[in-house]
Amino acid sequence: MHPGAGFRVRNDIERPEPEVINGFRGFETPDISDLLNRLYTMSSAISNVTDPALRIIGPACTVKVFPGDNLMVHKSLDIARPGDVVVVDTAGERTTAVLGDLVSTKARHRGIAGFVVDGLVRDIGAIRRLGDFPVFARGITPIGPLHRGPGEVNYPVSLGGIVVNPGDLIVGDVNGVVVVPRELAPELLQRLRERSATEAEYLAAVARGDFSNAWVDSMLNEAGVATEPYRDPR
Ligand SMILES: O=C([O-])CC(=O)C(=O)O
Ligand SMILES: [Mg+2]
Repeated sequence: MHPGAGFRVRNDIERPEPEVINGFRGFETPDISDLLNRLYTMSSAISNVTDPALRIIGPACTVKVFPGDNLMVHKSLDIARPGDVVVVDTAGERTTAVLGDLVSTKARHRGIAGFVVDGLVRDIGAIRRLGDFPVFARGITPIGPLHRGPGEVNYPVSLGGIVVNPGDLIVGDVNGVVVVPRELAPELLQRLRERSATEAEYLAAVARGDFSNAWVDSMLNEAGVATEPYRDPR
């Protein structure tokens, strides 16, 4: 076998600063997705298959596998640093699980934050019983992987329609998974913080019933639609 494309492993990657990563813990994926102008959000087919209450946040250790193989997923356990999210691109594999409870338990021992898999996983009961280890995937099957390669660790991959570069920040919650390009993370966090104060005021006003939809009429009127203003029917 000739090593090269399809058999490459990179150890050193750049990650966002720890305070930037921690800062994102205060925000949910819809807010992050909004500030990325709705781009950089993975397909909704990839969701939390463990406990939906478990969130996942961390820099991406990227893995590409040959469909149905997971040799490089096993290798990623030696490459990822504590706090990393291992993301696995299976090229749309729909038959074979690429990881299960063994890989998950080993990953948890190494301090890995969890997995995001564009593909299938298995042993889901045992992974759930770990209690605090989030796995996001397209689905579940009992069929297990081979362990031969080829595959790559820490080269660019694609999951759910989104390119993920090693060290990009992955944020997943009950709403889905967003990819924050590493170089945009500090500035995006600053804008999230700036917006959250005004957003909190607005949400509190809405909760009190203190809101108006007059802006909708303005839009409709601009489009030439005649509208009646809202009147409380009570
Ligand atoms: O052993 C594997 O490679 C896949 C698996 O079932 C596990 O991680 O438990
Ligand atoms: Mg297993």
